[in-house]
Amino acid sequence: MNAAEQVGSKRNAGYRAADMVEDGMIVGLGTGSTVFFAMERLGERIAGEGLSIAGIPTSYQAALRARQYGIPITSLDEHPEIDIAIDGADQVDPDLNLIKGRGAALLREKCVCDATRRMLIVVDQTKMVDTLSAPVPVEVLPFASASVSRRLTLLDGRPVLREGIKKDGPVITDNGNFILDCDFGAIADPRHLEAEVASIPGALECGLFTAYGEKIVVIVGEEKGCRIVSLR
Ligand SMILES: O=C[C@H](O)[C@H](O)[C@H](O)COP(=O)(O)O
Repeated sequence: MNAAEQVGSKRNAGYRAADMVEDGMIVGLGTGSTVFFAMERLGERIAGEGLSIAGIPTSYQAALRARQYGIPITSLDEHPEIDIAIDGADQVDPDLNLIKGRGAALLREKCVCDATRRMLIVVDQTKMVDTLSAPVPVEVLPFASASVSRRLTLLDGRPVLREGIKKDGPVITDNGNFILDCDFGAIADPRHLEAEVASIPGALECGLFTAYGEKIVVIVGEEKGCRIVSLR
């Protein structure tokens, strides 16, 4: 798939997800290039049809984009239960386990994923894999980055501190933390690995999402249209 085809696929996925949003819904707004197309379409629907929704952004980036598209913003404080969320992913396996966090928004994204009744994951076909194997982003308390790194190594991971672009030194997340990108190779048991990482003090969250398959609907954008994947 060339770059233009990939953009077209992402747009198809994002637009389909936005068209599944209904009037009056509280909508979790994920982070990343694919969700942007969903937000663009939501903006069109708000302006064109008078769609009435409120979004909960998972990052500064999502909040800025929501403002750009005229999507009213609310918060998880006001709506601890969310109707629907739209988010991207870096990899999706056949059990709908995910790796997320290329944009370093995984901590808030997992909070929103946990709080939502229905989770729409928008991807292009390159993200669909048989076995998760991308490096797993782990958001870490800066105080504990060396000790978390050591513990990840004991789990046979190879953690690398994520460096900023147009900034010297590490990426600082929207929550003021660091990201360790941890390569575990092919992940045989993602649920077990997620639990192992979660048990490390100072590892605040990791980009493995393995507990939400039942509420996830994956919208796989293709050059012409979309394919829907769910466990139900
Ligand atoms: O932190 C970032 C998110 O998990 C993204 O949703 C994920 O990395 C996919 O991003 P994109 O749609 O740009 O590939």
